[in-house]
Amino acid sequence: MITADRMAAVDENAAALGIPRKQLMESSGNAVARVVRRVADPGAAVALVCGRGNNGGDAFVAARFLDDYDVTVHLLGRPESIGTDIARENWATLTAADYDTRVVHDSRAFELGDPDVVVDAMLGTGATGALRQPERHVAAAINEAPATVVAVDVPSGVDADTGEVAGVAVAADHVVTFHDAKPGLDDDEVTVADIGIPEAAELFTGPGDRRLLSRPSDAHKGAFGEILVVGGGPYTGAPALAAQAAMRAGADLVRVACPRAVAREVQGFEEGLIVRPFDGERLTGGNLGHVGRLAADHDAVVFGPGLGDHEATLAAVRDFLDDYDGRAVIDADALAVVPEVDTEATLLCTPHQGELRGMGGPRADDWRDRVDAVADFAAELDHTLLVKGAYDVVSDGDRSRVNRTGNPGMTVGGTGDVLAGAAGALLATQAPVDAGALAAYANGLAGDRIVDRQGYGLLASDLLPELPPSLWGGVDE
Ligand SMILES: NC(=O)C1=CN([C@@H]2O[C@H](COP(=O)(O)OP(=O)(O)OC[C@H]3O[C@@H](n4cnc5c(N)ncnc54)[C@H](O)[C@@H]3O)[C@@H](O)[C@H]2O)[C@H](O)CC1
Ligand SMILES: [K+]
Repeated sequence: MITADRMAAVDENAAALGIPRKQLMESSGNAVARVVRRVADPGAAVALVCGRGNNGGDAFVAARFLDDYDVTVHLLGRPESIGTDIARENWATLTAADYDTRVVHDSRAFELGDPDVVVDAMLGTGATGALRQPERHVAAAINEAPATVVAVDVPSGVDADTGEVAGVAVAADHVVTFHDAKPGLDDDEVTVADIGIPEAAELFTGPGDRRLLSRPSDAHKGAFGEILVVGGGPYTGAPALAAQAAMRAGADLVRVACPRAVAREVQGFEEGLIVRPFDGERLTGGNLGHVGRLAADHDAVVFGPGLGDHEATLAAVRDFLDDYDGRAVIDADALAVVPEVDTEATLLCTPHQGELRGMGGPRADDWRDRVDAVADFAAELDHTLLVKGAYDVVSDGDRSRVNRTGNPGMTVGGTGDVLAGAAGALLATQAPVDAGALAAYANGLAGDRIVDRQGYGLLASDLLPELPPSLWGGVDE
């Protein structure tokens, strides 16, 4: 089952893999024609009722695969109002090749005739809300006709994200849906057609995944999360990098909790950082109360960058997780305590493969085996894992993603802190798997853009200004 939003992301990822949408439309139209062949013999009268989006475009294609049928193509609206290039091109082919095309300017002038089969290609996954005119009137006419109705992708009037019907919907005898089942469809009537989208378009992160991040225009301050980075002690650069990365990944506000002794140094990395120091040289049971109170006021916490592995620090992390029930990214030395705690918190753990084994996790050399092994271990921990490597594997035990952006130049120190900070910001608004996958994608893409431009020798801090374009656009790939 796939929602309309996720389908759009997969579609964009497929395009990035070199499969343009027009090619998918050709496969979709072919699949529609195959279902028509199943329900009626050659020579039967087939009315293709087409909207102005790509759903209509699929039926324009189908017409070319039904030359031995008596085909009529109805376009609801003027040809100039066809909304996409690929649908417009396929319409132009029909008129150039002299198919029986009819342009419906006015719903009252719509005449369905007496077809044996009606193909409902008015609206698909791009529809929002109740059917408007002329689609509403035409849907009623289709429902009254004594024809076999084949719906393309979803019956027009059914919301492809929720499966709900607001008002009128086409009552279909068969639905030919593409790539995967859509919400709200009755299994008995559905043919899921393989339109040649490779599994990679779903499994691997790609530019389509960034669709999750669209910022609503009425966003108010706070809608994208306040993030607390807990780190520093032996190391000061790590929490500063993580905090800056969280800011670059769109967090509204980022605060750093670190030992007072290093607060000035952490602050020195970036004027915009808000530092909330605690007493002592490192995180311990003694200053944990301060951190716990701060954490409760934030949407997500990033735990680990530069904390060190002092016994008292790890004990404090353990105590923190015992009480915490919010969202947290766990990185670096703090990872070791995760398997030992029984916490209500929602954790996104970001180990590299050595740290994963330190957590008692699996070893798998081949990335395909690793996907299964990481999924099993995530299910066992009941947390989400982002296992870093040439192929990053992200899994919550149920959903798994693999990220391939990034390059050997990124083995330099600090890139993991940037990743953890970005993941923390995204964790405030996204499901943990999506936060991990998007952070890995953007962090790696940022590194790829730098290396493309200037070659190796990148610093982790170089990644920071590249995070926004990697997450929100301006990406030339
Ligand atoms: N990989 C894929 O998903 C592929 C899908 N294909 C087909 O494309 C459609 C989705 O196409 P899209 O252009 O995005 O949207 P629609 O055709 O569904 O409709 C857009 C069109 O409709 C207008 N509109 C929106 N809501 C309403 C409404 N309530 N009443 C009336 N009109 C409405 C809107 O203004 C737009 O103009 C998918 O379902 C598949 O069939 C590709 O062919 C191949 C790959
Ligand atoms: K449809």
